[in-house]
Amino acid sequence: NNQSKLAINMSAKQDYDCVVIGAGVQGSFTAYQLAKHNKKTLLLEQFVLPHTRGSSHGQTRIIRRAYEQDIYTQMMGEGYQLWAQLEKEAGVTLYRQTGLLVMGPETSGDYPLVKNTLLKNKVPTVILSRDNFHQHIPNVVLSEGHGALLDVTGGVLFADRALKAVQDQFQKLGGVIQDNEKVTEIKPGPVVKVTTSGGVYQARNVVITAGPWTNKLLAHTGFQLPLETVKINVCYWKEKTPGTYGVKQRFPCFVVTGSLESKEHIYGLPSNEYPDLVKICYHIGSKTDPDYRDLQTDTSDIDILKRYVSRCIPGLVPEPAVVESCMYTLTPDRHFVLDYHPNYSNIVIGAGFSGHGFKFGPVIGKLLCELSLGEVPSFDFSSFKIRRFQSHMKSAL
Ligand SMILES: Cc1cc2nc3c(=O)[nH]c(=O)nc-3n(C[C@H](O)[C@H](O)[C@H](O)COP(=O)(O)OP(=O)(O)OC[C@H]3O[C@@H](n4cnc5c(N)ncnc54)[C@H](O)[C@@H]3O)c2cc1C
Ligand SMILES: O=C(O)[C@@H]1CCCCN1
Repeated sequence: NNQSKLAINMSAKQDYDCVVIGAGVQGSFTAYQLAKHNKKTLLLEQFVLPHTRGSSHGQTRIIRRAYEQDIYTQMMGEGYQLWAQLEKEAGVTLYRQTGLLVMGPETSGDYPLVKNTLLKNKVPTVILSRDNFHQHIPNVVLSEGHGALLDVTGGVLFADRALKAVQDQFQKLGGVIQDNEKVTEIKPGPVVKVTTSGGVYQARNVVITAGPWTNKLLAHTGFQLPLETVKINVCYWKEKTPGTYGVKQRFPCFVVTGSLESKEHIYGLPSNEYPDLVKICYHIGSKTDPDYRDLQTDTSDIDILKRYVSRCIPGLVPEPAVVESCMYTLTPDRHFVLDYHPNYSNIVIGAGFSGHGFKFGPVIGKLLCELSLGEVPSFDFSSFKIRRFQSHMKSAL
């Protein structure tokens, strides 16, 4: 009798309206939104939280409205509001406005597209001329033929702090986080059975937000997306004179856009997290398996960065002082995947954030929640649907 009571308790404890797999930025915001909608929600994470083995760790990320495509600029309109809402609810500062400096070949590649999107969407923008560039941005050399502008709304998001804030809010709303529990099996059906290293859970709805591990999880459902995981060397460069490129000195975040001729794709954030160290990275990484990330030891990106730093950021020592690791999960077109599983409408997938998804966390969480609840999404997500990959897709079985 006692045993059957225990069994009933166990099964009651393990039934949820929704199970979200992966507690990175996207899963955490999705779970938070589901809990806000009074859904009994479980957020599963394979590692002990917080951890540094996925894509959402580290102290800072860029937030911006400067994009080549309208859709992202427009999504960030709501994005800023939702970040501010979380700041208010959690009583913490998550965003610091620094502006985002965009530099790149003036008439080719992404720079003219970004400029056009900002102006068209009436985002506060300052176009810098070659003559006044130095006055606004001392200690940076604008490359020959490059244009420069400031997306005034750009800035820094405090990433680790944001993750903790959203997970705390989720728990305050009654949500359950089980970390150190790796999902080892997903059995689709009207009620989905999710098996982990720690137990078995059942839910009417599942959301998969597993970052670089997405295809490993989707394999349990007989489906694969065209995703590639790459490792990024996160490099920090020492200021020759402390404070030259500091967040307190209002040095902006910056992006160097590429073109067919110049493949620079470099970005940076002002010194902030580590005293006197400026984060500057290369946007293109080398293929890796997320379970063996540290075995990827390609450092050709660091050579490109060294050359760039010595040429264009003369106030930094052109040798990284700290190198950390992070991963991108790339789609072929670098746009996100936000959609239903093609074979199971009660499984929703959020993946392929292609190295630019953090700032959208609150918006993506809202959309994945809406999809999971079967509600009409609050923005047009047609650009993010899986069917655009028809020719790339293959069955996992
Ligand atoms: C170096 C770098 C710089 C970046 N800069 C910016 C930036 O400036 N601005 C910006 O907006 N974005 C930026 N990004 C991108 C952004 O950080 C990512 O798009 C975002 O963090 C992706 O979040 P995610 O939740 O999809 O993935 P993740 O954070 O990887 O989360 C997935 C989670 O799922 C868990 N998981 C996987 N498999 C299982 C399983 N079987 N069972 C249980 N749990 C599982 C993982 O452990 C992980 O915690 C950057 C990324 C990197 C790497
Ligand atoms: O998402 C971002 O804003 C940055 C831009 C530069 C590359 C890394 N991601």
